[in-house]
Amino acid sequence: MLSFVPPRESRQLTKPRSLKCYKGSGEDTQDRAAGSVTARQQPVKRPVVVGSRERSQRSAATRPRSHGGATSDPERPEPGARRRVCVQRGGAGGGAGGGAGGGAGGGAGGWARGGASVLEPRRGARGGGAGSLAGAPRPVTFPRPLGRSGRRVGGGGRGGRGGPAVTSSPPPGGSARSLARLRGLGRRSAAETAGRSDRGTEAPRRRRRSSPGPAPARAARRPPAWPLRARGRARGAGRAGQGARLAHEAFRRGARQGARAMGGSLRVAVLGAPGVGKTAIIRQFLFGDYPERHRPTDGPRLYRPAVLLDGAVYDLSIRDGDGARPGHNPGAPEEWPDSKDWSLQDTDAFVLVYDICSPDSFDYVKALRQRISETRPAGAPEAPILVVGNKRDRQRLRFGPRRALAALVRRGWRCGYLECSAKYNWHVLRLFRELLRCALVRARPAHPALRLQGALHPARCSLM
Ligand SMILES: Nc1nc2c(ncn2[C@@H]2O[C@H](COP(=O)(O)OP(=O)(O)OP(=O)(O)O)[C@@H](O)[C@H]2O)c(=O)[nH]1
Repeated sequence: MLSFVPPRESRQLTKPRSLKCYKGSGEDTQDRAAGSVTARQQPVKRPVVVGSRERSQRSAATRPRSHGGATSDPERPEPGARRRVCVQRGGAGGGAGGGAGGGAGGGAGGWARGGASVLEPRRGARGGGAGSLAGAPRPVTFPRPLGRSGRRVGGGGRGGRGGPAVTSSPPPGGSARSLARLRGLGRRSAAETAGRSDRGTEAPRRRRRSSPGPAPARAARRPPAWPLRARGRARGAGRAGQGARLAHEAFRRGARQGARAMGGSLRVAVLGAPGVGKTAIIRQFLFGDYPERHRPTDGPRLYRPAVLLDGAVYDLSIRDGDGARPGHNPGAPEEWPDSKDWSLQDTDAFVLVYDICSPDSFDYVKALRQRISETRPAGAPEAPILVVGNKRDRQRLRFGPRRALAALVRRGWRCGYLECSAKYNWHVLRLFRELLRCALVRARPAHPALRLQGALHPARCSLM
């Protein structure tokens, strides 16, 4: 396909196309707030043609560079190229990495696609400070990448919310791997792309996702996207004490019936001292909300969601055990007023929560665990116990090193160990997923060899 390439003078007439992109983009407001000249008032100097598929498949040697505020050869569009006007608001000086306003981002800014064909600086991106916003809009070429299917990798509209912003040039803070995630092109191609276009730019540091902090709060607003998903409230959860057997029967039934079969019911008790965050964990898991204020749970509460785990739906009963009063015996029958319906012995899996800043809450968990193992009837299937250190976001105030606590719990108590932050929804989903998997594995009749192994290690917990 051939495309019309207007001569240099006539290309300036494409200004109205570029102006379209500013409608409702919110960037004007930013400009006005900064007291600078709005982009709308600035003339678009050089509209350019964004490369098409053929263009993006050219070799790296001939490929124009498309970052650092430099236009990438807008003069020579490829045959078949679609005309696409992109406006960059990099540094005021343009040219070399955004010049005065570019900052660490090298003027490339954080490019998020705000409309169908227009790239706009991502809000809050590095290199997009007031200086850069004050600069006149400058057209650049951003060949959009191709997906494996040959279609353009795109999306990320709606101002970049609800998913990673699709960038057409390497994000300033992006490493090759993060670029691969964004583009879906695989590590190699992304590395190539990054190597090609990141040259000469300094990659700013990115927040690591492996620790809780303000960033995971973003995730808290999103619905969980893992295999295990809360599916609202379910009806009956089966009879007391039959959870493990039902789970096994349902598992076999599910294998025959295919995915999304009813997996059975499981009873999970979330226990711990008052104020450690039991309710917060449950509510974060089920509803994605978080109680800022501590309202003591008066009496045990029961939640009955249905969850999808490994292709089967399970009726889950989650018991939010109220924290015992001071001086109470943890796990004592008084804490289970409706024990005729569901007692400690009938529970299929336990989550024992403590506050990583409170040594007392850890002692409480220790006593609880002791009580559980004492009250477990002989011959009953062993219920997995997961000890959870909550409030990980308050890491600096913790009373003991994580490694020591984890080693004690795993080796000494033979329980699983995990730390989470209900506040930031960090590891909450993982907590339930691992726990349920472990409970289901235990409910399954083991292979004779494994049974022998279990006999040799009766208290072994394979969780974590
Ligand atoms: N910083 C921080 N605070 C948390 C976290 N989880 C819970 N909290 C706070 O801890 C307090 C107690 O939370 P709850 O979930 O009500 O605690 P609980 O264990 O259910 O308390 P009881 O119902 O009395 O047993 C609340 O003020 C929460 O905001 C967390 O992960 N981080």
